[in-house]
Amino acid sequence: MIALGVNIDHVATLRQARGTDYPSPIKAALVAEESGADAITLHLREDRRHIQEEDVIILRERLKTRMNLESAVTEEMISFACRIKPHDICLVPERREELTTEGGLDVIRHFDQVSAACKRLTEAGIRVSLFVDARADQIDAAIRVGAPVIELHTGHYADAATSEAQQAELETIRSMAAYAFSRGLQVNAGHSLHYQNTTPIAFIPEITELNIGHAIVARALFIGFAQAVREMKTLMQEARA
Ligand SMILES: CC(=O)[C@@H](O)[C@H](O)COP(=O)(O)O
Ligand SMILES: NCC(=O)COP(=O)(O)O
Repeated sequence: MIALGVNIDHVATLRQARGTDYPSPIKAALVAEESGADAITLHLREDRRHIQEEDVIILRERLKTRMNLESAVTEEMISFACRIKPHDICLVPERREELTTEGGLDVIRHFDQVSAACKRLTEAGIRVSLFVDARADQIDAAIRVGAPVIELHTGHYADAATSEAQQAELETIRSMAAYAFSRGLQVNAGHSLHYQNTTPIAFIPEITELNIGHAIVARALFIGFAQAVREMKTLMQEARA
């Protein structure tokens, strides 16, 4: 069984486009849970381009599965997370001008900052995941800072220019998932996964959970959110069958 974390960021993107109170990310999260989501992922960005603090506060009380809060490693976000106490937090890199996440967290370069954040969050009872590129040195650093979970960045795989390049990225993800799993980490994966590229990632036996959002929200425009979630969950389970 491989778990699906549904990222609801881009339901909030549509809401923020006009500053209305619809579509509701809260409603989307509850529908996703009813449709097979094992967790709800939401990224509280520093620029609040989509998810707002209020969304996190409300959902923390309403979710029946798990909240996986994504955030940058900043004092503001770590303090907020320690107050809200999501089940999981995934620490991600952020650049204000980025269109979306561009790569994994550089745990090596920001070792002391990430280590201190991991300690604070763990002491607050929150399970810490680090969003990293599929590289052994970053995985080793994640272990050294005490994170029990990593999320492998699948963006380079998803955005590969040729099928050969995509196959090479897939092999890297496969080998790094096995590397991390053999060293005691829970291995998740995500970013830019969709209905045509998820199966090979879901097939990797060491991967416990996929976090997928943009593609589900996009498909929901045509078939509804419940069906879009169900289809992705089914696709993932079939990959493991
Ligand atoms: C870390 C990651 O890949 C996503 O979970 C992240 O939320 C992407 O950022 P946007 O949702 O703002 O595109
Ligand atoms: N961490 C990846 C995630 O939560 C969803 O990313 P995407 O599917 O919106 O690209």
